Amino acid sequence: MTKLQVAVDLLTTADALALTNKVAPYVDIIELGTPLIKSAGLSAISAIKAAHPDKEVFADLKTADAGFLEADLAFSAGADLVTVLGAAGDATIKGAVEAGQKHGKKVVADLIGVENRVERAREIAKLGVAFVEIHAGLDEQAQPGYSIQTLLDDGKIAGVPFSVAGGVKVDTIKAVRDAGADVAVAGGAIYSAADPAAAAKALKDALTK
Ligand SMILES: O=C(CO)[C@H](O)[C@H](O)COP(=O)(O)O
Repeated sequence: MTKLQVAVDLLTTADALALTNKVAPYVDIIELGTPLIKSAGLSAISAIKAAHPDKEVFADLKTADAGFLEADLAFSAGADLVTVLGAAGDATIKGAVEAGQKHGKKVVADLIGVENRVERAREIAKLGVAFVEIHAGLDEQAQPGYSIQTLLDDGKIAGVPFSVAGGVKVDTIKAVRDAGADVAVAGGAIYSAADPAAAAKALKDALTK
C-alpha cells in the first residue's frame, strides 16, 4: 500500500499545526518542509510529534554534510524519518544512517538535483537508507515542460524502495502508486488547496480506491 505524505511547506509552527490538525486523518506521514525547519527550528518537529504521536513525522533536513550530527538532532527532537541529500558524499549518508540506528529511526535520501537518479538510487540503497526520494523540487517543477512522468520512470527502473515528490496531484497520484512508489508526497496540492482536508481526502481516496 502506497503511503500518503503531506509536505508542510509553511513557515510557522502555528500554521503547520493548523494544517496538520485538518489533514492528519487522511495522511500516513507528516513532513516538516525544509523552509519550515529553517524558519521555526527543531522545536517545530517536537510540536508536530506531540500533536500527532500516531503519525510518522518526517523532517526534511536535506542534509549536505555532518550527516550524523544533523540527523541526530532531528531524531532527538522527535522525528521518525529524516532526509539527507543523495548528492551528498557517501560518508554523510552513512553518518545519517548511523544516527538512525542509534534512535531506531529511518533515513531517506533525497535525489533532488541528482543528474543520474537511477544510478545514484542504486548506490544509495546499499548504504542503509529506508528508501530514496525521487524528487523534482519546486524550482525544477517551475521549468517549462516539467512532467512528473520522468520521476515515475526512474523509480520503476531503479528497482529500489522509493517515494515520489514533485507536484503530485489528485490526477497523478494513481500513476505514482502504479509506478510502485512506497510513498506519494503531496505539498502544494494540499496546503494551497481552498479546503486542505478535502484535498488530502481526495488524494488518499485516489490511492486506495
Ligand atoms: O521538498 C520539497 C521541495 O524541495 C517539497 O516539500 C516537495 O517537492 C513536495 O511538495 P510539492 O508537492 O509542492 O512538490
